[in-house]
Amino acid sequence: MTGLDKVFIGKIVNSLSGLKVEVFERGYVTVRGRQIIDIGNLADKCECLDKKFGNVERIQLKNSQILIPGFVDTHIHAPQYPNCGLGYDKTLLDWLDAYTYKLERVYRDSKFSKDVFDKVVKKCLDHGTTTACYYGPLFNSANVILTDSVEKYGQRALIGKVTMTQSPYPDYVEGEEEFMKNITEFVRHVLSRQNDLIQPIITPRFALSLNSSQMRQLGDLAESQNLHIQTHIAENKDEIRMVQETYNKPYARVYDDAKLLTNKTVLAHGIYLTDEDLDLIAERNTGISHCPDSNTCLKSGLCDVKRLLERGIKVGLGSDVSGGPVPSIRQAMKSALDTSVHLSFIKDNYEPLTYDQVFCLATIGGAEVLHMQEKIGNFAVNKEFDALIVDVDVESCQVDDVLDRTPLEILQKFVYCGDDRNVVGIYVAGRKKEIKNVIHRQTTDRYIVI
Ligand SMILES: O=c1[nH]c(=O)c2nc[nH]c2[nH]1
Ligand SMILES: [Zn+2]
Repeated sequence: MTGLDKVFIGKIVNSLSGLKVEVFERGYVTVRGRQIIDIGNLADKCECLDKKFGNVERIQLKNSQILIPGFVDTHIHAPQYPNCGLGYDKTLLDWLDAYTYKLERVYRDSKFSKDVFDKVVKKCLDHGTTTACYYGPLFNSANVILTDSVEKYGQRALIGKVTMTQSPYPDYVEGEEEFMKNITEFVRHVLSRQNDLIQPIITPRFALSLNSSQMRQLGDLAESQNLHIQTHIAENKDEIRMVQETYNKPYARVYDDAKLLTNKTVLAHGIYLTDEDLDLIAERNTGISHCPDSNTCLKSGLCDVKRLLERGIKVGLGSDVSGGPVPSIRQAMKSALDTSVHLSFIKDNYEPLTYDQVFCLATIGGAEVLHMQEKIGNFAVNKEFDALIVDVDVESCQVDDVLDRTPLEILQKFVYCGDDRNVVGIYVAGRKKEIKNVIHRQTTDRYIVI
């Protein structure tokens, strides 16, 4: 092993594809530069660490800590961050008109853009999102500022300048002649940075923001450069009715006819997809971003994730700020569990999602949805080390425990009782992010209940 290696030793919870979780009570992950080179369990308590790891830098976790893969937020609107918590007395289409477009128009102002984007990227990382799939605003200049913020804080991200030629605000749309020029330039800009943590993503807002020929031009651009794509689908009943009236075909077909359904496409929401839509989405190997907070706040509905999973569709979690109130995938895990429990009240013989399943959706599931599963999403040899250290024994946090806990118990407490204060270590591509003040406390006495 080289001097650049480091090894994390302690309790580890890992996610595997197939919604399975792997637990290491006395585990280790060895990292060289950006990459994971080994993962396993120490043989026994007496195993000599000096002999096993030599003089490699050792990061020994406390008993109250676990090491987990970094979270993937598959759907977040960076420019909507100042609106978190606002307007949830409205439903989607009224909320877009009254709150969302009105705010997003302001990103012509570069100082405002920088202030907001620095805040949202930092907060998102603080909550443990090592990879984010951002919707940006309309204006190229503001998207460049968003890209600056992501680069400054070292987050892994897909950045999508939103494309829309229709909205109720005449000063918040692009013209027929300019929308392709704008997106082509932005894609070129992001690629020219040659930062392999950051990629552009083609972002038609939704089927009511563009016509079919414009969506097809975006589909052609994505195809010609093998780009990622994101959009919204089947979120709200009024939206679905309008899409049907406008296009007179199934919602997924509208996108597929524009070449927008690929294995690198993320569809946000998908609450009301029909069986026919799901067949097409599964055939294209397109992923769905489940956004349970936003689905509740905007009263859109209950998304049945198990129905999607049973059809073999890739599913990840999205905070959907500001349809959702916090840029937190921990919160999305809790809300995904809540939604699933609510579904079990109204569906016969419905088994709600488990902790293990939502943890997988938050990590490896998100990576699959973003088509990054070869690089990130869990701890596996040769993948990049994106990771979090979660601690349930930090000063003034909601988890105030006195018992000795297993790795899975720590994870469960974090999901239900934790917040960003419990995320005490954040690593992207092997590098520690020094972005937050963690107030550690003297380790409290731990008791064991038998
Ligand atoms: O939750 C949502 N947020 C948005 O900004 C949006 N735009 C179209 N459809 C949308 N749904
Ligand atoms: Zn959204």
